Formats: sequence, C-alpha cells, structure tokens
Amino acid sequence: MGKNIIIGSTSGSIHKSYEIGSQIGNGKFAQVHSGTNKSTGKKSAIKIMKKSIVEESAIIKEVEMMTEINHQNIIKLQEVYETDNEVLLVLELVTGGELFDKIVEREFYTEQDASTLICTVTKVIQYLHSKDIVHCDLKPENLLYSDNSDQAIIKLCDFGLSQRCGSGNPLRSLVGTLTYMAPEISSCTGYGKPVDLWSIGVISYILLCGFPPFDESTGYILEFPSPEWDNISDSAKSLIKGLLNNDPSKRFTIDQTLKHPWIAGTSCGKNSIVGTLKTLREFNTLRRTNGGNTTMGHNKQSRSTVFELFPSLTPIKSNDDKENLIEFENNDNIKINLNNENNNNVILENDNLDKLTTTTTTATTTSTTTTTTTTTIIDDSVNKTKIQLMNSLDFENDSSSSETYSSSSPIENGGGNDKFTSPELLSSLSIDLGCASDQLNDKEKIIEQLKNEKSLLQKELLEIKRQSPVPSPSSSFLNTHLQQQHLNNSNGGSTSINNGNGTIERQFRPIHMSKDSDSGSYENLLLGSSPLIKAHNNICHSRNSSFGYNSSSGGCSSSDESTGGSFKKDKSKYGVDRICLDLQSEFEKLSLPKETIDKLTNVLSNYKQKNQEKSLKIKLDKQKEKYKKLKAQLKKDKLK
Ligand SMILES: Nc1ncnc2c1ncn2[C@@H]1O[C@H](COP(=O)(O)OP(=O)(O)OP(=O)(O)O)[C@@H](O)[C@H]1O
Repeated sequence: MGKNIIIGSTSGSIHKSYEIGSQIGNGKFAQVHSGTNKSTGKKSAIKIMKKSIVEESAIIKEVEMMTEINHQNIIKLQEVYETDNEVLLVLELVTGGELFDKIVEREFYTEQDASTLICTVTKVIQYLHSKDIVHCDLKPENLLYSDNSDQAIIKLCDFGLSQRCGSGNPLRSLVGTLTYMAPEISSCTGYGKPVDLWSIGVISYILLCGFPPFDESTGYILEFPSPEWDNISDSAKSLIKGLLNNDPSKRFTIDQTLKHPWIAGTSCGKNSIVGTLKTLREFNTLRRTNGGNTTMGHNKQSRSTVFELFPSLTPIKSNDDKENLIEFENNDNIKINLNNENNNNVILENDNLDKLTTTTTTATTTSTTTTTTTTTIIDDSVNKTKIQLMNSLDFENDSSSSETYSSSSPIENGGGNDKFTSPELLSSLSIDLGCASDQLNDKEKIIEQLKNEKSLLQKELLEIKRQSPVPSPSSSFLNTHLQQQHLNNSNGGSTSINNGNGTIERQFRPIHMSKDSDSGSYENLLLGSSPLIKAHNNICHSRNSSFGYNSSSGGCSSSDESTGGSFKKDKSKYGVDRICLDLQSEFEKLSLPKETIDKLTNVLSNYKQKNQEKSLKIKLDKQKEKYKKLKAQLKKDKLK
C-alpha cells in the first residue's frame, strides 16, 4: 500500500474492524454505509470516498476540519481508514433522516417550529465561523436528525466543501449546491462567511413556504408570492430579506441573525402553516426524483465546461477529447483554445488567476434534463486559471428568429451552428492576438480562405455602401450595450464584500440564463441574476402556483409571459451583440489586466464586424436577386 494521505489514518481494509452494512446515504462525492464495530458492537456511519474521484487535498481538508470540530449539533468524526483507492471516514451515526424528510411527516407546523430550527442551524454556523471555517454547502440534505424520537436534535454533516477563511484572502472556489449557493460564489469575485448566511436564508424561505426563493424566472430577485406568503409574519420576511441580500457586505451577520426577533422567537407567527407542508412535500419529492441539486466541488475530473459561469455559453456535450483543441497563446499568457470538432468550446487560461477547471455533463432523459457540474480549484494558492468557456457560437436557430433573418441576417440574429463556426472566431482571434501554435496548419488554410473572403466582402461592402449607406459598426457598441445592461440591472454597479477578514471590491454583473423549452438551448435573459441558479435546476416556483416546474421541458416555466416575450425580441435583434456583450462581461469578471481586456474586446468587435460584413453580403445578394428580377420584368415589359 502506498503512502497514506491522511496522517494518523489506519492503513488497510476496514473490514477487519467493521461489519459494513447497507447504504444509508449517497452524495456526489461519497457513499455512506452503516457500519458496526466488530469488537464493541457500536454502530457508525462509514463515508467512503474514492481517491480517483475526490481531490486528495479536499479529503485532507475535510478530515482536518472535522478533527478540529466538537459540537453537539455536528456529526463527529471517529476514525479514518485508508486504502490505496479509498479513504473511509467512520462517523457518528444518526438515524433520524434528513431535515425536510422529517418535517414533511409532521401534521402540525408553525413558524415557531421553523424559527427553532433556524436558530439551531445559525448557532452551529456561528461555532464554525468562530473557528474560521465556512461550511459552503449548508442545505437540508446535510442537516440530519440524531434519531426518530421527539427529542431528536439536528446535526450538520458533510464538510467536504468547507473552507478556511482565516487567511484574510477571499475564497474563490466554485463550490456549493446551486439552490443554496450565494451569488458571490457564482460570480467568482471572492467570498467568505456570508455565504453560509445566504444558505440559512434559503433554507428559512423554503421552511416557511415550501419552495425555493430563486429560479430562472425570478433571478436573484426576492419575492414573497401570494398565497403562500400571505400568512407568514412580517418579522420572518424581514429576517429573510436580511439574509438574502445580494450584497454580502450588507447581508445579516451571524450576530444580527441571532438577535433578530424572529430567531429569538419573540415575533414568530403562531398560526399553523400546514399548507406549507403540502408544498414542501412536493418540493421534497421533486428534489429526490431529480437526484437532488447540482453540487459543485472537489471532483478530480480535469476538463470541463463552465456554462454556469458563462451563461451565454451553451453546453452541447461534455468533451474530454483534447486532441481536437487548437491552442493559441499571446504575450499576456492568455491561452484561448477552441475545440474545432464541435465548435463549442473555448478555454481561457491566464497565469494571473487561480487555476480553475470544471466539468459539466448534460444527461437528457425523456422528461427532464439534468445537468451536473463539478468545479475544482486545483489549488487556491496556485496562481493559474484555466477556464473552459463554452463559446456562444451555438445559438439556437428557432423558427421565430429565422423569420427575422429574412429582414436582416442569420448571423446577426444568432443563427445556427454552421453560421457561427469557430473558424470565423478562430481567424479573428488569431489576427488579433497574433497567436501561434504547432497545430495551426488547418487553421492557416482557413485563415487564408477567410482573408480572401474578407477582401471580396470588403469590395462588396464598399459597393453596397455606395448604394445605400449603412452605419458602420461602432467600436463603442459593446460598451453601450454593457452600460445598458448595467442600467437595466437593478443590482448593477460595484459594491464591496466583507469576508469577515478584509474587504474586497466586487462588481455585480448578474446575468440570468434559462433553459428554452422549445429549442433546448440556454438563453441569457440578462434579467439581473446570477448565472448559477439556472440550467440545472428543475425545481422552482412560479408566482401563481406553488410550482412552476415543467416536467416536459425539464425546466422551470415563468408565469411572467412578458419577460419571455420581450427577450425573444431582444434575442432576434441582438444575437451577435448579445454574445459579445456576455463574453465581454465574463472577461471582465476574470480581473484580467486592462491591456488583456482591451485585446479581448478588440477580438470581439472584429468578430462582430465580420458578422456585420457577412450580413451586408447577404443583403447585397438579396438586392442583386431583386435587381435581376426587375431586369427580367423590364425585359418582359419591353417585349410586350
Ligand atoms: N453520519 C451519518 N449518519 C447517517 N447518514 C449520513 C451520515 N453522514 C452522511 N449521511 C447520509 O449520506 C448522505 C451523503 O453524505 P455526505 O453529504 O457526507 O456526502 P457527499 O458526497 O459529500 O454529499 P454532497 O453531494 O452533498 O456533497 C447525506 O446526505 C446523508 O443522508
């Protein structure tokens, strides 16, 4: 057996000491079985983690933190076993089941019950924060009841994604579970203890109405829809508003939360809220049937897509084929890789940032689409970023927009894949970044072709400009739209994060993505929310009914028709602009040097210009066609 990764762990098979029983839990990173100590007969839970799946550093971190923790409301770590392939944590066994499972069994339920629970959870988090540990994955699945008695207490488990926040540096790993994940995690601008308070806010919200606060129709806009919230006290709402504040520096702190009258139990509504139980049951069933929520964390897979991070970018399929990558590198150490097989992947790599890789796989069943995303920060201290973007060249080619094509251009309207082939972007990238690579033979040919095509187009362009002047593409177009996005975005502007140990500047660039049920592609709604709630999340509420879940589309349906309608118009009008706008805003989030941003902006505007030129060519072709017809008509008339 090789060297143990966990200091003090027992080497070799656990079977000598423990009888392993049935599986009692299953997470994204581990399986949990019951176990009985052969010599003492004591029962435990055995959490089995495969070294091939979970990052070693993450396992070490989890064990270290659990060893340090001693709290009655937190599952205790008893022993660690290790083999070449696995690490097995022997944990205190709890048998009362998960929080929501237990609650939905109740016949009577009041705000007071929810308040007592939230108070306990907040105190546990207070304890962890006092040790500079951020749990980062606070959710009902990780809140287990000790046993089935009336005196059962709640216990927090799963420190697999927990992180230390004592260094003064903001945390950056994209970890957590989407429904409960604070916006600052998904915006990748750095976060800290406030993320746990956000999760407490989400859990409180669900406990009071039975469904989660945010979905793709709401973005991160908090609402208390009728009728579910009609009987809930103002005090509860004020707590939730404080916890679900998008701005972490303004979000309630642990102390503020514990002092809040609703938590203190002095202002809770006393009425029964059994109606909530019914909704909660539905939510709970959906949660289970959909395989829970997407958890992101320390998975070992190295290549992936981050469409959550880059909402305009559509995942077609997970692609582990590195051979098809064409790689570019410029002086700023930015690498842009375009996958030329599917034309759907762009990898951005920059030496100035943390290394980040993610994995997305999309599995489509007849009724639902489930997206699993795993993100790994290989090492926070390694100053490298590797971000694989799904490029946005794959916008849907639905009938609504193709109608508009006829009046302008398929390219401008975000037409099908073949219109947005990577070579076009490739050429503009290579031209602008002065890229070089061993694998460029094919690419050079394409560029050569494109250059020829470009000069032809330029000639045609001049001709058509003479015939009917068309406004030339404005270099400030992107900025104009960016500004417009900021104006439209109620959360826009910059603010600061207080991570408990220092303050860092952040920019809110919330972008909202939804799953288009017709085309099966993701749309960036620019509605003012984070990218991250979307795509994966088949559980949501609408404003009219308790659930807006649409099982046939595998997504959430918004009751607000006007939103979708107006977006459709925007989409057809600003296809390419929107793509560029989104990419631009994602680039900016990466905190790259200004010159690099400028270069990327340049790349984008070239890309846009190219599309506009193509669109002009199409117009020209149409005019020629018209002219031909007129000429033919004229000839006919003359003959008559
Ligand atoms: N000590 C325990 N006693 C009983 N059941 C447990 C215990 N620990 C975990 N479980 C069950 O196993 C499930 C998975 O465990 P855990 O959350 O630790 O795994 P994970 O892979 O890290 O999960 P996730 O996907 O949420 O990150 C829990 O949701 C719970 O139902």
